[in-house]
Amino acid sequence: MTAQPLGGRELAARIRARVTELAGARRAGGRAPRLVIVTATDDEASAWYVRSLASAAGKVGIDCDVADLGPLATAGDITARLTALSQDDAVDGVMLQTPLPAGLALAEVSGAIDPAKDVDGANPLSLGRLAVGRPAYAPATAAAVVALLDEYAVDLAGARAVVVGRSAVVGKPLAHLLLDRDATVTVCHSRTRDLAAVTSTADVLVAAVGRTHLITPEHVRAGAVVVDVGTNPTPDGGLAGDVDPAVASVASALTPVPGGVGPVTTALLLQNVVD
Ligand SMILES: NC(=O)C1=CN([C@@H]2O[C@H](COP(=O)(O)OP(=O)(O)OC[C@H]3O[C@@H](n4cnc5c(N)ncnc54)[C@H](OP(=O)(O)O)[C@@H]3O)[C@@H](O)[C@H]2O)C=CC1
Ligand SMILES: Nc1nc(=O)c2c([nH]1)NC[C@@H]1CN(c3ccc(C(=O)N[C@@H](CCC(=O)O)C(=O)O)cc3)C=[N+]21
Repeated sequence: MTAQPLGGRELAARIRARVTELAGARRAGGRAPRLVIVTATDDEASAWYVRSLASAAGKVGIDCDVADLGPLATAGDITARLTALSQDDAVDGVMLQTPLPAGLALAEVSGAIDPAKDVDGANPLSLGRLAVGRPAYAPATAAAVVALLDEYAVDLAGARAVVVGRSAVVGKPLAHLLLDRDATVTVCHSRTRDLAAVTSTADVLVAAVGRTHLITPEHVRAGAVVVDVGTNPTPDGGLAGDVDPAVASVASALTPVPGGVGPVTTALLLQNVVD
């Protein structure tokens, strides 16, 4: 078997086309939508995303600023900036990049993002609403995984879904989105015993770990649908997923990296800004 590639570029282009129209209408009506990305890390994957998001925003007609507070920023520095942006009437969307400076948890500072401007769903209030099935803005990556599965008509109702990774940005919110779609959800993490035994039960397996090629064929049930969220920089300047390409010989469908979840994430984040 060789897995069907579940590419995200076409879906992303369709979403961006809609966003471009909406942003154009707002611009014509007086002011273009404005996104501010706050970053406090020198993580490479994060820096790449910031540049790529800023460039994608420009192309769809969203004004975008980057507030780089540097990897030494304190919780106080970050909350002060998030609070100021939340109060600024010229700003529609505020996004805080992860990872944060060592020792700082997202939930410690993301409460300072006004839920009305919380375009990556990071505020504990936004996450709480997601957990009770009344989402405001869902984290773009988690939403992108479900959008991609919908795009390829993967049936989630009653399916056994296993998510590897429990971050507040991907794994946890995704577990809630999948539950809302009536999947039976298991979440794995670094303390999970016998990871392969758990992941092998999945009809739909999602890897959001940040470890190059952690998921090998022995982790995957024959015919499973596999979604690779990982975007790990390689020494040669490329990008590798969390899923070993050899999984394509076992899975029925697999998202590519690059060109899978990533482009959809960016498009949905921009959609949240115009919304
Ligand atoms: N394509 C896209 O749109 C996006 C891609 N990403 C990428 O996805 C990846 C994950 O991102 P993010 O969630 O922010 O990462 P985090 O580092 O915040 O979380 C990683 C999770 O993986 C778990 N984990 C680590 N090692 C193992 C292991 N050996 N076995 C099982 N679980 C493990 C951790 O467990 P524990 O909690 O126990 O530490 C943690 O829950 C990264 O590569 C990131 O760049 C992220 C966002 C968007
Ligand atoms: N609060 C927060 N939310 C995030 O969503 C978030 C974050 N912090 N921190 C950093 C990670 C990383 N991330 C990526 C998103 C898209 C691509 C993407 O579009 N990648 C292209 C790669 C293109 C290439 O380099 O060749 C692709 O997959 O096709 C990559 C990485 C979001 N993140």
